[in-house]
Amino acid sequence: MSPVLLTITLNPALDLTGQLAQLQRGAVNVMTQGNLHPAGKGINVARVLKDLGGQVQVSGLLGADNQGEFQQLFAAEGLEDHFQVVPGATRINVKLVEADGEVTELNFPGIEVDEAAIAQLQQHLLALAARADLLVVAGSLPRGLSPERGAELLRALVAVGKPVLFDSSKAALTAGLTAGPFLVKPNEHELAEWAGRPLESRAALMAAAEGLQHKHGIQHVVVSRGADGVLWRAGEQWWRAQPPRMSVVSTVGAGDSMVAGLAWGLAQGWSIEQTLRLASAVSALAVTQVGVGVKDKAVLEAMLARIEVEQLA
Ligand SMILES: Nc1ncnc2c1ncn2[C@@H]1O[C@H](COP(=O)(O)OP(=O)(O)OP(=O)(O)O)[C@@H](O)[C@H]1O
Ligand SMILES: O=P(O)(O)OC[C@@]1(O)O[C@H](CO)[C@@H](O)[C@@H]1O
Repeated sequence: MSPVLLTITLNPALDLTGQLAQLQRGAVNVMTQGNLHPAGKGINVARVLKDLGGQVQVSGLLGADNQGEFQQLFAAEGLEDHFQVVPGATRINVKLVEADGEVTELNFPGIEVDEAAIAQLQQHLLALAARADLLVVAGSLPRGLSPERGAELLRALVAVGKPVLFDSSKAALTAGLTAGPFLVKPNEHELAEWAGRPLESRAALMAAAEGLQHKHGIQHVVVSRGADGVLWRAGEQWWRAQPPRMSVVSTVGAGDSMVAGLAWGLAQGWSIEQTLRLASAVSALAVTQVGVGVKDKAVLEAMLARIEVEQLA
């Protein structure tokens, strides 16, 4: 039986991705291509998990005014919809991709919730978590949900006893870490922000990740480094993976694809090596497209063979 995977997106987004030669600040910029699709970190993770073969439930908060676009995606992709609908519209996030691969992201604040909605969501999520095998909590928090309240919600989910994978940033990340999730995936900049100092070498990143692990009792700390691959502190071990050089269309969603690969491998009880290879392969493929997903298994197989994975001494 395939494990039941629950992804939670508290602040989803419609991603409006535009491509252009070079962004000119303060000028009229004419896009060469555009794409609008339902997204947000946990939803992106869910799409990849579904393509990998999972039984996937999606939950979190959705604005009533534009929920239809999300529901169409969930139906089309076979994602079990457990979102709680709240008044207002889910935000639109703008991603401007230049010809050299540089991405400028304009992420908006999104829906606003009150404590009654948060308390109702918490009960709903606890019931879903009890029936799931693994949880992914990913992305920022909507207005009205403070980092401290977000951490309280995460703590309640961790207490259910299922592995919780957590991916967030800024104050929501710092507060969420205190809940002691099973795995966190900061990118190198998020880790440096948490550490409060620049982390300019592999040794510095490793020291900070170990500091984070010990401070919060977190078993797995996965530090993603864009084209430079990933460092994974797994218990007392260190692993590293390097993807091949890719031709980049958009890097948006690469981190989410990595989280999906990690979730899939861990839910299947795979080794660190096998899990890391898959997570690196799906994330490397993510940069070759707008949006996420692994529709072509042959392409994934070929990419798996091109990922360098090693355990560090
Ligand atoms: N240019 C690239 N070439 C190959 N692989 C890449 C590239 N960029 C990202 N990846 C893969 O994706 C993983 C996650 O990327 P990154 O560290 O940028 O995550 P992130 O900042 O969380 O991403 P996101 O933009 O989705 O928030 C990397 O560890 C790597 O495996
Ligand atoms: O504001 P958050 O929740 O941190 O990030 C939201 C977001 O940038 O994350 C995804 C890519 O990782 C996008 O689909 C989405 O727009």
